[in-house]
Amino acid sequence: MLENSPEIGGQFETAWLLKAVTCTDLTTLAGDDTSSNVIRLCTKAVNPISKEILAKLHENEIEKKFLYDITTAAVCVYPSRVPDAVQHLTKLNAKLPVASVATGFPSGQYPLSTKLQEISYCVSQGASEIDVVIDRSLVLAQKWEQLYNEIKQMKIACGPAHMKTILAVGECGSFDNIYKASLVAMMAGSDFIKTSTGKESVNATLPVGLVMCRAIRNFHSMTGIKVGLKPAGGIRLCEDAINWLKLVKHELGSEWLNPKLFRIGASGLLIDIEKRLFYLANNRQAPSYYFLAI
Ligand SMILES: O=C[C@H](O)COP(=O)(O)O
Repeated sequence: MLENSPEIGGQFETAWLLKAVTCTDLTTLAGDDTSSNVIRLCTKAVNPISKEILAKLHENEIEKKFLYDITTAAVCVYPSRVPDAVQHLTKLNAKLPVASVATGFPSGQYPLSTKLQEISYCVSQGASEIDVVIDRSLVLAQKWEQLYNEIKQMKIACGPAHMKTILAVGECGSFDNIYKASLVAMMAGSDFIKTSTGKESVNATLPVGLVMCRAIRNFHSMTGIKVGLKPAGGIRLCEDAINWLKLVKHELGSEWLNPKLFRIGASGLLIDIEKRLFYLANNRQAPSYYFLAI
């Protein structure tokens, strides 16, 4: 059990890092995003590990099997960039979902009507996952019913698209508020709850992750419904990814450690994972066949 824990330097570190890659929503959310950098992002999402590292990992027959189809979980972009991502992924013949942020990202300080129009636009352009952001003023004023109604309408606007609800925890005021906002978001039909936009001064932190995991666990035991967790914002190092995997495994169980129930939203994490995999592939101590079991 112990050796099956995600650890840097642990026996199965390679496997856990590969797991982190498959759970990553590879993200670009910059004011100067263009179709060119979205095309590059999609190409990277489909081929997240460089040929040089793959060649090394391919030396192990079991790794080879798992590496054949490895991609990130999704790409995540602004609404105006959704068509670029959809077209390029189609060209690459990749089944990767396109996630779009919406609802006045990152502040959420827009009328509900325009937020709903944004969602409809993203879905019409081919986004199959919508990362909506809540209006933090409703949390700070404890207007839980209004928050519920807004999220519920967003969920309806998403139609068949999966909805991840960003709480922007750094602006929610207290752990108590984060716990309540998590429950309200789940009650209103969110498929995932997500920590942050990446634009707040405090983004994904482990104490907040613990509160959100507890809310997910309690909601599951009350309703039988499994809601996913997406930490996002400032997750840049292998250590960060491993810590989140560890938290989710400990609090929610291995069942949650797959892209259907766990995502890491990150723009720069893959660079560090690739660096570390390069090191591990060249200084191999253990096979990563434990990927089978995690
Ligand atoms: O939703 C994803 C976040 O915006 C990514 O934040 P990051 O650029 O700090 O990784």
